[in-house]
Amino acid sequence: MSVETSRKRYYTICGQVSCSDQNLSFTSSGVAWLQFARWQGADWRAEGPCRGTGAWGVRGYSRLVTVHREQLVAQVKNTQCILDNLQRTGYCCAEDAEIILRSATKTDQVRKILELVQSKGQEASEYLFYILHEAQDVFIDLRPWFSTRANTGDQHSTSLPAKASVQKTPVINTDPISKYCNKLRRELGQDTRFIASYAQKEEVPLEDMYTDTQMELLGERNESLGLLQGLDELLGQRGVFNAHAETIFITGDAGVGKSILLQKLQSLWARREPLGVDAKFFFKFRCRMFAAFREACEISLRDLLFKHNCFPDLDVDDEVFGFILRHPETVLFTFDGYDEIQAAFEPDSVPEVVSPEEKAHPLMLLANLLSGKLLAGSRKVLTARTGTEVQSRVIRKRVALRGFSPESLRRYVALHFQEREHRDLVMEQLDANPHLCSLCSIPLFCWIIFKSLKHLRSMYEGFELPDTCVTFTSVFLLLSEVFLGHSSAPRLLKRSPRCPSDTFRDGARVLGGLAKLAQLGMEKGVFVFDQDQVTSCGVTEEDLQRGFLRPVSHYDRCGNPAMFEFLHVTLQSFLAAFSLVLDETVGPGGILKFFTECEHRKTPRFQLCGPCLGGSGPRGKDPFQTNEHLQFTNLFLCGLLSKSSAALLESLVPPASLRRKREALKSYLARSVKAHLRGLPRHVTDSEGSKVHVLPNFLWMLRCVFETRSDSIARVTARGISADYIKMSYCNMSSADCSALNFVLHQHRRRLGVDMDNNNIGDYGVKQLQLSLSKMTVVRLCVNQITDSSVEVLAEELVKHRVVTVLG
Ligand SMILES: Nc1ncnc2c1ncn2[C@@H]1O[C@H](COP(=O)(O)OP(=O)(O)OP(=O)(O)O)[C@@H](O)[C@H]1O
Repeated sequence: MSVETSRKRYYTICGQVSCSDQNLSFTSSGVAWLQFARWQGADWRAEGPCRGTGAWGVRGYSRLVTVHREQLVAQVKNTQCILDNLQRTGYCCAEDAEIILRSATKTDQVRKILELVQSKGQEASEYLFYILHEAQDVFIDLRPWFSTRANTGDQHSTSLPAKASVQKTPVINTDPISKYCNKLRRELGQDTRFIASYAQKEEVPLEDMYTDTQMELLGERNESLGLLQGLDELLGQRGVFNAHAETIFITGDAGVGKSILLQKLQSLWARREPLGVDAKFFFKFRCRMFAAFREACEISLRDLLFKHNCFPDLDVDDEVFGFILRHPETVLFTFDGYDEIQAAFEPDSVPEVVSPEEKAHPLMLLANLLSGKLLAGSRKVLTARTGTEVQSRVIRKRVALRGFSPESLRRYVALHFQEREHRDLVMEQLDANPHLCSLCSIPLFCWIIFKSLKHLRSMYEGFELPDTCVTFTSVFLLLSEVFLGHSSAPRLLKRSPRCPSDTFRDGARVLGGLAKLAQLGMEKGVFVFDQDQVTSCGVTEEDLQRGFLRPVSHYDRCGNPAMFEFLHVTLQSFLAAFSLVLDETVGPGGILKFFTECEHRKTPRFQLCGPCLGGSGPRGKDPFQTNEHLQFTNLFLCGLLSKSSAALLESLVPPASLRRKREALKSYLARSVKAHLRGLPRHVTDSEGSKVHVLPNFLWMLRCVFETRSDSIARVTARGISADYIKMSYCNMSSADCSALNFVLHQHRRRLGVDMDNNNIGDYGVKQLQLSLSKMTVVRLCVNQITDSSVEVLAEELVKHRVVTVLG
């Protein structure tokens, strides 16, 4: 029913309405109030309002107080808001309020309030109901009662005198819960205004740069259910496969935008924009915080929410926490980066924390929150890198982030390059280079590339991105060059020509310090550093301004000193690899420490969490097993020790040392690639010959080989794929991985079938595979975000070579 219709109907029913149309402002809650008022008005024989005279006896609203006294006493939890409003409107005085508040229990206070309003008359009683109705957030327990009354009201409605005087006196919400919600919104609004990973000096508002990324809905068995159309669908019902579970699980590769997506959700909530769910409280956490506590540390749920998130001011009666416990469904949590603490979870022997008062290690609280054992009914959104396992029974629905679509990438280019001339130039370069587009479909890499391009173009005449293959390492080298080139005095003249070796040599001390810090962190699994750790690595106050590190807010509100983290974990991985190359005390064997660490199962730090979580299964002795920050370090090591980085590195490290380290890496890679490929499951079929089914970590191997840019290692790898058919479905292969596959297949002598179903190859990936299509007898590319433009590429190539017998 529209507001206008209900307003008319109200006038028809209540013939005696005395106020004018203009005097009443009808909100939707106002209409609900009228329905309620109409219901109760059946018994109201009004003779004229008289504020505070007590002339109404026990009829109408006064009678309602008597009849529903028990319910009101039980369900009204906040007395301060009622007294504040009664006092403001003159229905009670300060002394009345003081006497009422002196009663020891809340229920006694409510009883006294009921007596007071009854003694003041009909209008005071009506105003009491008006407060209870209008301050919906405060008296949430009464909502069902109000709606029942309003519904039954249709049958009983008779005449109701206008009580415009009551409605004209607005209700002011003074309760601690609403104040806390406002504080939460305010803080979250402030925290989410800028994109967090930008250096302090160049904060960019989220709203200026946020660009939609592709969100793919996955089923229980990770099968694709199509793309989500918007953020409101993320928290909605679509794709829920386990209605009993409460956690929405979002996965995605490093830098694909998981944290930014959560930041966008938080920012929408802070601005009261629709989210697809009704959440009164929003608590955001980063998972790494939970592992940062000492092993013996124990805290309660209350501390977790209030001390480590947002503190409720002036809540003497602990109403906020009480409300949260009574209405967990009004709470939304986001936990970002579960992959960073996964190693700390041991699937077995986990004590349960079901009491909100019980103290436990924060990791244990997290596990119990996610599984719904603690604060059952609350909603949770958990993010993690692709490949992180969480048992299906705690997952409500699954979403995989797939990065920028080609259209989003265009929008992002336009946001970065406001000048048309620059924009067109960048688009031209992207259109000509599908591998660059693949890297740019990952927002983090896109940001680094665009930032470096902008900066270096402002410094050097005619700077262009390299035409030849851009690797992950070259992207991070560009970023480091930009940061190391940051100087306090702006350059007036463009320096020409550009010489990266000079920039790195000038910045060798800074780089050395930061690289050491990164490596120490990597060795201990530490991503957040205190001032002492930073200083002990020789990183000065001035170095902190360069952009590699940023201060971490929010970790500690108890006056503890500032903490720092690297701009992104992948940057820490890159610098850790740099440290292994730079440090002459690390011998050729020593550079392999993270490869070997990946080979061995890590002992969890805490043997306490997650009967519900974990589920990653036993880890073998494969150096390409998932452990992403270490995998990235290995990948960057391959890139830094590649021939293409030699010229730059030789300005920092003695060439002989570099050569020894390169040889050690190459022989290790050749050995372990062979072992890895030998260990893959294979079987022989009549139709397709011998078939090998690769595992997702096969991609890490391909990426490392690609990063070395070494033909000899690519040859060893190609020889190792001795099968006729290679099955790479469900490996989370991205478009950038197609360049790596291409690099290896280039060295493959024989033809083979390649099944790449159910990955994230996209149109950019297909373009990169173009060169290898002449070697493929079977090409399977189902469920890969491929559009008609790829079909054209495929058709052209297949007609040209005529070797494909099966196209999926
Ligand atoms: N939707 C987006 N719009 C614009 N920029 C984005 C978007 N998503 C990510 N970015 C850029 O990429 C950077 C990295 O994103 P983010 O930290 O969210 O990645 P992530 O998936 O959480 O990575 P990780 O798994 O490594 O923590 C951001 O700091 C931002 O610059």
